[in-house]
Parts: sequence; C-alpha cells; structure tokens
Amino acid sequence: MNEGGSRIRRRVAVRKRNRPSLESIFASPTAADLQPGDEEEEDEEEMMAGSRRKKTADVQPVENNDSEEDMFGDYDSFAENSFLAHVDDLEQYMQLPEHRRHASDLASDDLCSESDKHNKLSVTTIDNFTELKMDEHTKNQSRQEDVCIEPEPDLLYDIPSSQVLYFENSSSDLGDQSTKERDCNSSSHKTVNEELPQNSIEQHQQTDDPSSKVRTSSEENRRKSLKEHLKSAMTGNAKAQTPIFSKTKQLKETLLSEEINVAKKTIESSSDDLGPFYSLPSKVRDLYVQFKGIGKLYEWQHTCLTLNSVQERKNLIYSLPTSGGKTLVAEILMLQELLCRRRDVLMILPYVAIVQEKISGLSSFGIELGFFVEEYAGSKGKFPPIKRREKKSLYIATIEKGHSLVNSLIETGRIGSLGLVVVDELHMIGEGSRGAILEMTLAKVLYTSKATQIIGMSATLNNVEDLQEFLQAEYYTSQFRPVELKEYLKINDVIYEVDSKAENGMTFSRLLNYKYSDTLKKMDPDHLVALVTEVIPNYSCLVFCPTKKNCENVAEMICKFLSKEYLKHREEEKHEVIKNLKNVSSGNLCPVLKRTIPFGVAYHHSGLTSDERKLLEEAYSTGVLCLFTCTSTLAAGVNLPARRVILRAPYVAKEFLKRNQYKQMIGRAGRAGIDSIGESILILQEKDKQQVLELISRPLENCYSHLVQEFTKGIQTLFLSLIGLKIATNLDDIYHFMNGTFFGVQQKILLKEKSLWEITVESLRYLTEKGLLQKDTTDKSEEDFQHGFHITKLGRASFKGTIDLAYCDVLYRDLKKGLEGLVLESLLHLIYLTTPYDMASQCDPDWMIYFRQFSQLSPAEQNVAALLGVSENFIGKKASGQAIKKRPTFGVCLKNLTCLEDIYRVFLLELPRSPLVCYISVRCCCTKKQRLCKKKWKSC
Ligand SMILES: Nc1ncnc2c1ncn2[C@@H]1O[C@H](COP(=O)(O)OP(=O)(O)OP(=O)(O)O)[C@@H](O)[C@H]1O
Repeated sequence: MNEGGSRIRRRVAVRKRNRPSLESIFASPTAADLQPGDEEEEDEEEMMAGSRRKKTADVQPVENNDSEEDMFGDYDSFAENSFLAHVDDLEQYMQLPEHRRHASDLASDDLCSESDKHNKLSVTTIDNFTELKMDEHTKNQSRQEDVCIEPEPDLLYDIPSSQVLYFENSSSDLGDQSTKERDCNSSSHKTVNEELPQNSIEQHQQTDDPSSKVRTSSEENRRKSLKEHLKSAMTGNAKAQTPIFSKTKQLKETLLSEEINVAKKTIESSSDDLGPFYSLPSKVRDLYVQFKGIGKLYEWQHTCLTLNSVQERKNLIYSLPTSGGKTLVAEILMLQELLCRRRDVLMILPYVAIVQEKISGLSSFGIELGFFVEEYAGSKGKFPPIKRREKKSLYIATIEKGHSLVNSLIETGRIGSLGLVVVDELHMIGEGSRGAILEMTLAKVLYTSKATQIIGMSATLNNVEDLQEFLQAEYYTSQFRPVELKEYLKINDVIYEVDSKAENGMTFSRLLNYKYSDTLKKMDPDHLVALVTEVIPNYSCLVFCPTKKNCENVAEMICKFLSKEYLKHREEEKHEVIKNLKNVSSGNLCPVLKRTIPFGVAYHHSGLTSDERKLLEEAYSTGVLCLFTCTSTLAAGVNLPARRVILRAPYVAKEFLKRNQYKQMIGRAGRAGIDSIGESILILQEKDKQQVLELISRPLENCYSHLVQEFTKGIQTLFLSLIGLKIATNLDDIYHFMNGTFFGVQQKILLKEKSLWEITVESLRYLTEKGLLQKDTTDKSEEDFQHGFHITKLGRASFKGTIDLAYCDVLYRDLKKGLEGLVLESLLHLIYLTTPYDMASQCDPDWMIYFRQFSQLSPAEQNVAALLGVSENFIGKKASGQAIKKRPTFGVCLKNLTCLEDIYRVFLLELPRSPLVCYISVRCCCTKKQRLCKKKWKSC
C-alpha cells in the first residue's frame, strides 16, 4: 500500500503574547500557594486518618465528572461493601507510608527472621527488582538451578490495580515454569503480594512461631472475621502470583536498564542517532512484536517519528484516515517520555471504554519496562495522583478526568512533572461541553507548563490551522490506510459504488441477489438480512443504527430470518458467552441477547454494563460473535473493526449524519492484518439521496471552540478554576489566558459582535454577581475590574464538586432547605436532593402517572412535597394538560431508591435498558453533591 498523498505541513504559530510561566510559581509551593488546597488537604488527612482507624468501606468521595457521553459510565463505581471498594480501601491503606513500611518490614522480617536462619535470604537490589537469593541450604533443598527473584516490594504495593491484572496473566503465562520453581516460590518465598494483608502475615507467624499458635478465642474470631472480610477483597491481588524470573531474565533486566540509560543520554544529547528503536531500548521493539504482532513500522510512522520537530519535542498534530496506525506513533513518543526523559505522561481518550481498552493494552508494557499505568475513568483515579518515587506514570484518562487531573497537578505545583499530553480524537475539541473541557485542559497546560509537550491526533480534521495556532503545533498528514476501503450506497435493491470521478459521485455496482418472502419483505424493507448474510458468519459485520432501541430491534429482526445453520457456528463458545453473561448479570441476562447470541448476533450500546460489554467485545473480536448492531458511539470507540460496515440510515438519532461521523463509522471497515479489503454500505431512501450525495462529496466539518457557547460549563467554569487554582487572578491575566485559548484564536469568527475583552469582563461580572467570585478590592465601583479576584466558598465548592454552574445556586438553596429540615421519615426528600437537575430538562414526565403516584404518597411524603413547593393543585393542572412553568419535582415519583421500575415507567419509557443508567447517574450526582456539601459546610 503506498502512502498516497503523504505530505508534511509545518507551521508553527509563534505568538507574541507574553505568558507568565507559572512553573516557577508552582515549583516549590509555599503554604500560601497551597492555600486553596488546604481544605482538600484536611479532607485527605481526615480520610487517611479514617482509613488508618478502620478498613471498612469508608470510601473517599470520588471525583466523578464524566459526562453522560462517557458512554459506559461508572458501572464499576464504588459502593459500600462492594468488592472494589474494599480493594481500593486496602490499596489506599497499604499505600500509607507507615503501613507500607509496616507490612514490608513484617514481610522481610519474616523472610529474614533469626529463627529461620537456614532459610535466610540475602537481598540484593537490581534496578527495579529485588533479588532474593537462597542460601546453600535452601538451594540444596529445592535443587534449583536458577535463582528466583521477585519484584521489589514497592513495585507491588504501588502498582495501580489496573496493572495488577497483568500479574495474573503473567503468572498464568509462567505456568510452564518448572513445578519445582513454583514449589520453591510458594513454600519458602511467600510473594510480597501474598504478604500484603495482615492475615497473610499472621499466617506466617503462626507457622514460624509456635507460641503464636496459642491464641485466645476472641483473638481468633477477630482475626477470622478480618480474614474473611479481607479474603474476598484480596482475591484478585492474592491470585496475582509474583512472576518467577530466571537468571537469563535477570540479565535481560540489567541489559534493559543499561539500554535505557544509553537511550536517555542519546535523547538528552539531541543526536540523530535513533538507537535500536526510535531512541528506545530494543526491548520495546521486541515487546511490540510479542504483544501486538507489529514487526515493522509503516513508512509514514517512521517519517513522522523522525521529523525534526518531533525530535525537538515541539507540539504536534497529525492526521490520518482511520486504522492508519496513529496510536503506535503516540505510544512510542509516550515511551520515550516515560523511560528516557523520566517524566509522567497523560493520554486523553474520549470514552471510558477506550480508556479501559488502552489500559489493558499498555499494562503489559508498564510491567515489562517499569512504569505505572493508571486509569482515570468512571470512578477510577486519585486527585492529585500519587507521587511516585522512582517510576513514572502513564495516566490514561477520559476528557473529564484528564481535566481534573491537570487541575490537581496545577493546584499542588506538580504540573511540571507532566512531560507529555497526548489527545486522541482531537476533533472532539469542537463537540459541546466535552470539547470545552478538552480546550480548558489544553489551554491550562499550555499556560502553566511550557515544558509539557502536546500531541493531538485525529482522522477527521479540517481547519487544522486554527488548532495549530492554538496548540502552537506543527502538522503532519498522510492518506495512508493499510486496508483498502470501498464505499457503497444502497438505494432500493441497487448497490452503487461511491466514485468521486463520476458525475453524481456514484456508479452502479450490482443488484442485490436474495430471494425475499413476502413476510421478510415486510419485516426487512432495507434488505439488511441480505446484506449481512453475504458476510457472516465467516467474516464480521457491524450494523450502525440510529438509536439504542433500534439496535435491539434490528438484532432481533435479523435473527428471526437467519437459517438454523447459523446456530451451529461455534455453538459451544456461544453457549459459554451466554453462561458468562448470566454470571456477570446475576442471572438476569437481557432477553434480547439471550435470543440473538445463539445466532452469533448481539447489540452493542451504552445500555450494556461494563462487564457485559467486555464479554461481548471479546466474543466479537475472536469471531464467536459475527455481527454487532451498534450506535454511532462505537465508531469513535473501541477497536472493533469489521469486514463490512452497514449504516442502517443516514441519521444519528434524529439528526442527519455529519461527514465526520460518516467517516468515523465507515472507518471501522477492514481489519489490518486480517482483511484484505473493507466495505461500507450506507442504506438510504430516495428522499435522502441528494443530501447523501452531498455528504459523501463535501469536505470534513470544521471544528469550532465551544468554550463560550457552553457558558456555565465552559468559560464560567474556566474562570472559576483559573482563580481558584491561582493560575490567573486578575482581569489582565485572565484576558491574557483567554487569548491563548482555541476560542481566542477563533473569536473573530465565532462572536464578531463582542471583543474578547468584553466577553472576559462580562463573565467575571456574572460570576461575581452570582456570588462565586469576589473582588479583592473594597472599591465597589462597577467598572473596577483591574483588581484581583478571589473565589468564594460557594465558588470553591462548585468548582471542586464539578457542579454545572447553571445549577449551583439552586442546588445550594435546596441543600440549605434540607439543612433546615431534612425529612427522613421516607426516602423521598433524599431522593429529591440527589436527583440530577439536568435530568429534569431531559425528561418529559407522564403527568397522569405522576398525579397517580402523588395521590398515593404517605402523609410524611406529602409534607416533603409541600416543603418543596409541590402542590396537588399544581400536579392536577399539569395532568389536565395546562401549561405551567415550574421545575418538576422528580423526587416525588421516585418513592424508593430500589423502585427503579417507577423511574423507568414515568420518565424513561423510551429507553429500554436505562433504569440502571439512571440510577447510576443519580448516584454520580449524589457524589458530586456530597462533595459540594463537604466543601461548603466545612468552610462555613
Ligand atoms: N506498523 C504496523 N504494522 C502492522 N500493524 C499495525 C502497525 N501500526 C498499527 N498497526 C495496527 O493497525 C491497527 C489500527 O491501528 P490504530 O488503532 O493505531 O489506528 P488509528 O489510526 O489510531 O485508527 P482510528 O482512527 O480508527 O483510531 C491496530 O490493530 C494496530 O495494531
């Protein structure tokens, strides 16, 4: 495959704006510098003290600000007594230095105990690993030829849970090690991981010290219950056997560390020598062969990595068609930063699902090369991140978590530790409030840390110049695609090939050849069955549908008309998938999936739980499932390519398809290394023909800043955080900051009627009037904005709680009311307080059901309704169809948290699998409100 129109366009926009470097300010934070974080520190101390005192599921409030577009939400979020909560508690507990020392001391004391001199191990540190050499006596006993070495205790204590999983795999990979080795490991070398919980330590004492066998029964019981409590929580970690390395492996480790040192020196000397593998140790190259089957870089990847600008660590934007192999370039640059320049890296990805996919893909590299891979998605991620002593961290984050992470690094004066920020799907900067958050993140990095490099990639960029100016970046682009993609359109039963040279953009290709019965014609007017059966079950197929409900309907409809032969294809494996799905959903397998999976078909949308999604994706990737009906989110999501991609209609929900969306969806066709060709078929009706022909021929859409358009979630939130984090605290500096944003670059196109100065002043005035900011001066003169600003308690609480500023005052008012008299006789008042405000505008209640529910409220619940200003009269009028403007009190219908049916019935009738999603977003909102309360009330 040639590289088509490969070209390099370089344009560095050197802006003359004088930006004060905050790095110096934050380099060594003084007490005053850290003042905004005082409350946070207190909180943390409190939390730590709490976790020192007890190890129950007293969960640290997690920053959970992923938008609903984080498509798989936080299904793995923490719940009291949940497994993850315990594990996380333990992780936090063990990460406290004193506990770490305590446990490691006990572990090593135990290993080196005087009473066990014959088994004494001499401990030698080799780079990241600690060699535990057995003395002669032990050697003779175990007759080992190789020396067993185990990872340094810190490696295992510090290791993020996401990476621990890799240990499980690596330990099972090591299954071919001699049994003797394993015996040696399990009998005399209790792994450090096994030593982690107290119960393990106690076990040791029991075996080694006979006196310890005499214990009081209460002690025994206490220990037993503690053990039982910890047992389930530690299952994952305990399973993670320490890998056993042979001498050869040990030598390799030494070689690696030497190679890294050489690479480090080479990279520092800015020489042209790329060493064995793009300034990285040869082990990286080997790992790519081993883990990803990539033996050689594509030509464009080599060109891009050897660009002078890349060598000089200039900011870079690069753009290639989907499946072009963009990620590998970013990964190599990240590894250079982590291993050679020894700085942390942040990778921002659009969805939780992709973050998880990337975590599992890179954890193995982290373990092999000695860096941490930390997940910042859903409920995962610590703010500020744990300070690592030696190893560097790769933070893989969603857009929202990436923003919070950058905020926390700025607040703690650690932003300089971030060497590189990589943004995948950079075009998302132009998408609503998530785009605004991405813009804020990048603008803050640009403003506060000149030494942090920024790299953005995308398959669908048009107005790159604006982005280049914003990021002060160079640009590289190529048309390379490893697998050819053929685009087709289907109108009635005719298939046309998209052909840019043809007069109307398409040429006749063929007629559909499939015998349709009358019933099938009625049920499947779009000939979906004909189109998919040309491909499945031997090849995979994706059918993009406009809505989630439609995904389920289409999957069912197709299965109704598939022959019984499809049932036989990989039958047992499909049964296994169903069994596993039942296990992860406590026996409640979705009836649609139950019917479609035996045919190798499933739907894939945000209504799936995280576990269900992972199981289905795995089955699809291995060919057990051959067809997914999915929503457009899969296009920008996980790496699930297919031989054929069908777009069921040129719509996403009710909106006509955009060129970018179309490109992303069809880009899933053609698996590199598996398919020799990929095909896309867009099904359209005559009425849409003209619009579709325009769609396939026009250029990609430009992306525009949403910073000002997303008023409360954009510019206002930005200003609050600039002042709260002391990035810029007076009008001049804030204006200066605004000049450096993406909006600043596009202001003249986006908002001609106002100058940037006016926009800045207006927003500051609005925040001041809202009571979120205060002027430092006592001079109340209207125009006097030259003085500095400081954030108020409510402002800080809103900013820290990541509350949409549109709702912060109404939320504060509701909470205050709750403080006056929280009615706890039923759950209604609490449910009212925790129901997300933005849900109110999204849902259209059925007022008749609402009225019925209302009349069944108990007297106590009616009191709550009265307290909240909801009268029977009001609901009666609503039910009879009269127009009254008043915020519907959602809580009234949510009589019981467990009564999800009500939520579903009243508000979400059109969303078939959404009660769970709704419940989760309510819980997510609870967390945010809890944080706001904590900040606000604490400071009052
Ligand atoms: N040099 C290479 N040789 C072989 N396969 C490669 C190479 N580089 C990348 N790949 C493989 O190509 C596939 C697509 O790569 P990747 O996901 O990086 O594409 P992308 O450009 O990021 O696409 P998208 O825009 O769809 O996310 C992956 O399976 C990846 O492992």
